[in-house]
Amino acid sequence: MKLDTVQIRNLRNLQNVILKPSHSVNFIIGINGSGKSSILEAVHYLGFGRSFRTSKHKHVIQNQAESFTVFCECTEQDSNYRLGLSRHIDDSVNVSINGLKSNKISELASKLPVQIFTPQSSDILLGAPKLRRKYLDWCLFHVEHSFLICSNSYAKLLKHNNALCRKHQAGYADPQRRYWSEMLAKFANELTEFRIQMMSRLIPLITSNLTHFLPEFYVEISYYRGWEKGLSISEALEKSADRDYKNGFISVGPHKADIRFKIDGKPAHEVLSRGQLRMLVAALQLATTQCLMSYTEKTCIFLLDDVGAELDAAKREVFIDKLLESNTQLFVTAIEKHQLEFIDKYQNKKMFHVEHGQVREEI
Ligand SMILES: Nc1ncnc2c1ncn2[C@@H]1O[C@H](COP(=O)(O)OP(=O)(O)OP(=O)(O)O)[C@@H](O)[C@H]1O
Repeated sequence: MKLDTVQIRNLRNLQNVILKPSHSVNFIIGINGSGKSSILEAVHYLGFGRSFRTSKHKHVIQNQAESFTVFCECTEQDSNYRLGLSRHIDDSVNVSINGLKSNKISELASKLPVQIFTPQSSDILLGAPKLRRKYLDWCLFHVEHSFLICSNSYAKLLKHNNALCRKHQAGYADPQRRYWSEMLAKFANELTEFRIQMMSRLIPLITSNLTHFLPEFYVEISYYRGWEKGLSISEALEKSADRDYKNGFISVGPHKADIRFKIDGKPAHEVLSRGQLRMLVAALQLATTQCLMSYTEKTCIFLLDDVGAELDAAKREVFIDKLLESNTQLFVTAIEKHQLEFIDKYQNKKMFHVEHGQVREEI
């Protein structure tokens, strides 16, 4: 999907901004607090229904306003779409897709694959396994139509099984409990199958990207399913049943899965510098855009916030080059133009200057 027009109203310091971005690369320049990241935040809302900076939507609404709206016109293949989202001070949300109202953010998100890279993106490697599962599941959401149904079914069954664990009166051998455990195992297998298949697509892409981004290291990438090697999920559930009953929750399954990165047998985050970690994240995120391009008709919108932070000029350039090769529409923010001294070579770029929430396109 390529954005043709983006209109933002009452979002932080952006009162009424209209942007006609390039389908290729867009540079957004402005001093601290001018509103650059807020433009990315607006596009992020279209792709996720939420901010990448806060979970409190009302903090994003401009002071004294009742709601904010982000609207875009976009093109995929030869089809045009009009997509919009507004968030209100009472926390309600309105989504519109080609003029039809909906309250399903997933419908909007499925149209607009948005990826963001910020100075905080290294959290995917430093933070909890949940962040790495999210990374993988985002690709599956966009590539495999039936993935969302499978992952929602698993989540519901997990909740139900956890509730049964907490009800100590139903012992593990209880037929009702057995039935729900078998259902959980069925969806656990399906979900794991999806993820393993996606990992087998992503690993070669990530590894190839790393030859450009971190040529001095060999990073070993593996997927942990969420339960002991050599056991089926049913066996693992049975083995942990006594403990799970005591604790009141299911401790094995795809909700415990993780992606592991090792260098010389050590966790990658204990070996790499902060800048190198960011390059590993860059390789991961680039792989998702390449995966979308290879396995779907979709293309990504990529938001690169504060490109100068912790990436040297050569790395900035190679990252942008590679993203553009995967037919991504790119939005890059920087405080000063000199952080982007290599950009003259890009054809079809656009440059926007932001000052106090006003956006001016450089002609
Ligand atoms: N709810 C709000 N209403 C109005 N203005 C807001 C609101 N929330 C934040 N702001 C202001 O909007 C601006 C948003 O700045 P933003 O984070 O987009 O800046 P930036 O150009 O990315 O800066 P930096 O380079 O420092 O990251 C800031 O000046 C901030 O004080």
